[in-house]
Amino acid sequence: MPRLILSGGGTGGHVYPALAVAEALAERAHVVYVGSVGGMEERIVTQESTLPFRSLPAAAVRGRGPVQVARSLPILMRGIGAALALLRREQPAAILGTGGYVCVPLFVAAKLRRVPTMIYLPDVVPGLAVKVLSRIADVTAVNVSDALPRLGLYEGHPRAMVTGYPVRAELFSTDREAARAAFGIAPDQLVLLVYGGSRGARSVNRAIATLLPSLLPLCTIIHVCGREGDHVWLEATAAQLEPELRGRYLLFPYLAGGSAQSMTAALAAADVAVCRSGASTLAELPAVGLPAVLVPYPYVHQDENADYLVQRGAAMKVADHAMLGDGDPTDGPLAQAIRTLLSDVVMREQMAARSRALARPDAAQRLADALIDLARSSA
Ligand SMILES: CC(=O)N[C@H]1[C@@H](OP(=O)(O)OP(=O)(O)OC[C@H]2O[C@@H](n3ccc(=O)[nH]c3=O)[C@H](O)[C@@H]2O)O[C@H](CO)[C@@H](O)[C@@H]1O
Repeated sequence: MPRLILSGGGTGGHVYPALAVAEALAERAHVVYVGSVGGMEERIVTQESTLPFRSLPAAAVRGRGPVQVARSLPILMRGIGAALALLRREQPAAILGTGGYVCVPLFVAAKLRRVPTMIYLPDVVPGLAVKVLSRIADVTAVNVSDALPRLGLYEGHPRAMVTGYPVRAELFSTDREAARAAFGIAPDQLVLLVYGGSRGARSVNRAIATLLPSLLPLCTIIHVCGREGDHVWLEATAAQLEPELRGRYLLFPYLAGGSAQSMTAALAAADVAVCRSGASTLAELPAVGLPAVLVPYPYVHQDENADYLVQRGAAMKVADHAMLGDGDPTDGPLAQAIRTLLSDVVMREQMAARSRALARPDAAQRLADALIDLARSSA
């Protein structure tokens, strides 16, 4: 069995795709996960998988000015030194990176030791780290072909692959009724799932808090608010609701994999989602055919992810600054979009079907196969 390294970090969006590939590699390879010291990946990998976790120091290079680069250089050099030692110990036959700064020292060390590498880009628009890594890597795999020209590549290029986004296999098999039962939700209830990516989204949390009294008479809400402290004030807001409405509001800071109340179960239980448009939404919403109102995070390239789904009739989009509108928030763009989807079953079913058509259930397997091929090429 080949020894392989999977690596990605910083946010959940760089970790879960790697775990889906690890699942597809089961029994075919010995896999080790490499993340940064104290990063979000350490908690997710150690708590939600059985993969051995190894850490590296990784500098986030913010800005391109000479001062920022100079400040990051010593940490990068230390990271490369640690990565060289790690490669000597682990002797991997190939490496897959799913993004985040931790991949930079690892890929540089891999280049020096001639270990073949593959970088995976889940988003439509690449960030700085992926652009750099794509130049170092032997293979660049992307979720959607629209991303290739932004990396100076094209479909059919010998170093490029379009694979789709690897999601946990259970997303394609989770039973809706069982998922609802896990949250104590009756089969006939309409369910709205609200989440803001792996870290939560404060502006979405605030908007939903404002709309709770007008939305809860229409549906049960599963609200995953993130671990950044919003849970406390949202609990206090919910405590002011009438008891009947309070009972329909299910609030969680985070839904970890492996438990009955997981993100997978929440996605399977829902009729409509309100969420950011991180790369995972390009695949997780289609996997379960979940109609969504997307609210892109304004400071990264989430608009392009949202547009990909909106242009294909699989979602609606509301701008972050426009969620509540200028007048009565219960008549604002977000409330209107949610009400439309909750009340119009035909529109919901059409959107669900268009979303499902975008699913790529073989993505994890394709990446796993490509990584095994890459490992063989170095043998
Ligand atoms: C603010 C920011 O920079 N966001 C970026 C980050 O988002 P982020 O880390 O939020 O990434 P995604 O939205 O792509 O993925 C989040 C993942 O976390 C899972 N999940 C989330 C909440 C929870 O309680 N439990 C759980 O399991 C989701 O099911 C999903 O699999 O990385 C993505 C992938 O490069 C980018 O597209 C986003 O633009």
